[in-house]
Amino acid sequence: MADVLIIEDESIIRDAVARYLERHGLSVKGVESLEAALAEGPLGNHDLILADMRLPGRSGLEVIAEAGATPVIIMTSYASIDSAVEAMRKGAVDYVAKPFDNEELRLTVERALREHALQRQNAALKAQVNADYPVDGIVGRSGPMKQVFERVHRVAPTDTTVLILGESGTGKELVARALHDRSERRDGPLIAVNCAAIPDTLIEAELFGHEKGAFTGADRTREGLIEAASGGTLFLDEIAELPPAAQARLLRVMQESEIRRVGASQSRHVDVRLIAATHRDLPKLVEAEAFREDLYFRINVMEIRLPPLRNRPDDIPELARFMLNKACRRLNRPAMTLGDDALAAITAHDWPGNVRELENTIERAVILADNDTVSVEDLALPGTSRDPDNANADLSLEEYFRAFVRTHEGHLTETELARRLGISRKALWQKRQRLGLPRPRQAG
Ligand SMILES: Nc1ncnc2c1ncn2[C@@H]1O[C@H](COP(=O)(O)OP(=O)(O)OP(=O)(O)O)[C@@H](O)[C@H]1O
Repeated sequence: MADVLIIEDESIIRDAVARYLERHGLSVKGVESLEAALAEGPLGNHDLILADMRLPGRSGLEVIAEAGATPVIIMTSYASIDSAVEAMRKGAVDYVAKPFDNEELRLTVERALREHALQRQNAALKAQVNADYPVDGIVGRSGPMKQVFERVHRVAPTDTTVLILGESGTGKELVARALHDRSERRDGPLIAVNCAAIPDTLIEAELFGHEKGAFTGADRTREGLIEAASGGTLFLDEIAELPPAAQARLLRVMQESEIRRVGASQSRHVDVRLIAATHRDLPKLVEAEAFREDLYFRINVMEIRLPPLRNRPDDIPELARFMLNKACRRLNRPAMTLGDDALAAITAHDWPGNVRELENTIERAVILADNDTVSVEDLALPGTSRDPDNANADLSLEEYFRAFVRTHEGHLTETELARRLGISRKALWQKRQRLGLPRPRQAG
């Protein structure tokens, strides 16, 4: 039974409210002042507090300050919106204006209790997830992952630029999100941009914004993604794919904390923390003059290296179970288990596409499985499938993709190529990574 504390100096109101709420199944205690309430113990011991805005010598606002996580509803005898607004600003969850309708009061109390219970449940779930996985839902207990978690803990609260390195699908974006969530900027936006997925011709306008008329088709002034991230974090995935002009602009933003939209004459102040990621060897690109050295030094302040799955086989069984639960939840299926043969095959497989590939394989297996145990056949892993035709079919699809891309990449844009293949630009880019078909770099 929820426990409600009423702090109200007018005994007639206090008793009437207490009796009414008790009749509706709540356990209620009434006191006449904040002092009397505190004499009984901390206010946080209660599930909800109903407090008068004007208490003897005190303000209801002091109750809010004492209540900690317990929700406070303010009762105000002047239906003056000012004091109610002030109370809400100070953290009251709601207010009721006296004289109030009993039914309305009850509904307000019940809603506040419900929301508080939900918040507590969420906090408990989050604590559970954090206890299971040291960093916000990132699975891994192997030595290399422990080092990653240690770095994340250390670096997240600072405002330092972070460079996340790792093969495709190793969890770079997940780490970027964890860094944001554990930083002072967590209430600000996190804007994630995959530089490889935006056509070169659009990337500057997308990132830096543009003025009306800056180029053909710019029919209005638009804020860019960097400005949208102001007050928060900008995650630039695949930063090595940024064309040279955008690299130069980004460097200026980082040096001066100022951004100039394409076509603008004035700069604007921006306050973003940059987290960058790439699967490429940046020093090599710097050597080949494909990536600016000064920008490399700017972004490489703190490095987090994500190990590929093949270097942490100990994590594979736990990751596989995690992905299985995730897929069942997403696909609305009752919980399933992994058969011993499936687990053995998963552990033995090489996973060139890392965790993303493991996740996709398991999701497909959940769809294909016809009972609640995923078998090795359901996984349809190349080389382990007991149906050789299946493996061949997969192979020929890949061969087709390879041939199509190689034949057309010279004369089609990436957007057009993706459209002709019936997939998104990001999917095309990911498939290129997986099959080792990097996009030819464009001149200039
Ligand atoms: N350690 C992990 N624990 C749980 N899930 C993970 C882990 N690593 C990756 N994942 C999941 O795998 C998928 C791919 O991860 P993510 O997008 O972060 O990889 P990435 O390195 O950014 O890939 P890319 O460079 O190809 O964009 C996501 O669904 C992510 O949630």
